Amino acid sequence: MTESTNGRPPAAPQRHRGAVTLRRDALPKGTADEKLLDSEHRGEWKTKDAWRALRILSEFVEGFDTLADLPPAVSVFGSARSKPDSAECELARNLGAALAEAGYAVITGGGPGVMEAANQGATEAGGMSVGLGIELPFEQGLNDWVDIGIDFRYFFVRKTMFLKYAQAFVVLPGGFGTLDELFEAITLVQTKKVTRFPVILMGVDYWGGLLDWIKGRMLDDGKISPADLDLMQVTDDVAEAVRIIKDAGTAQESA
Ligand SMILES: C/C(=C\CNc1ncnc2c1ncn2[C@@H]1O[C@H](COP(=O)(O)O)[C@@H](O)[C@H]1O)CO
Repeated sequence: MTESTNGRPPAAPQRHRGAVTLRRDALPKGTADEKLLDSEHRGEWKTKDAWRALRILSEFVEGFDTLADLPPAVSVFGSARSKPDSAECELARNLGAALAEAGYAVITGGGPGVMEAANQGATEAGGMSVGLGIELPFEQGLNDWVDIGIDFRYFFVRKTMFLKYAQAFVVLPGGFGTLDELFEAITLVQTKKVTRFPVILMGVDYWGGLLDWIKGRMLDDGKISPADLDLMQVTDDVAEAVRIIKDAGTAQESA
């Protein structure tokens, strides 16, 4: 039983799944991604995965339908844990604003930290601010600077949207989630699944060690080609990042 406070139930943790809101005893034990991927749920695979495929399809439909009319857009990635007063959040706000002023919508993961800062910069500059959230084991909700928000259950559906509706990726300092997004993008450019797609790293100092390892070890070992080093560009200069994105767009138009 749930006790009431002044005739209202006490605040309860909640989770959103598409149009559905779940609270209290109705809170699910895991996430949709976990049920699909974790072998602990193998027992359900025979009975439930065929239905899951329809849910996955409906997420694609929702994403395609909502995002098809976006203006040219740039996806911005970075740590969910950065504090609002950190250098990377300051950079993300400036970047969001500069992209909006250049006419680009800004797409982020819709979460806190660098994502929120980029959304804030874009919204404050009068641009379109998009958040593609993901269901997590704890309720989080989209940050308040998001104008168009979609909450995805499936990581891989969401990742398709980041790429399909953006002309470029800008990657600020972050952890595993950010690295995953970075390396997926450069793999897709390397294998020519997407063309003329700038991938810009911002935070020269932060990314320095990784880039040194890529040059000193990956390249030396022959795991990548010298030309692959050009798949990423590194700068701390917001204006330069925007120029790289614009130039790639111009080249695409005249191709
Ligand atoms: C850790 C906390 C909240 C996590 N919330 C997220 N919401 C939306 N998107 C997220 C979240 N966490 C990771 N992502 C995605 O990965 C990138 C950041 O991951 P990192 O490991 O923090 O670098 C980001 O670009 C998102 O797309 C509680 O504060």
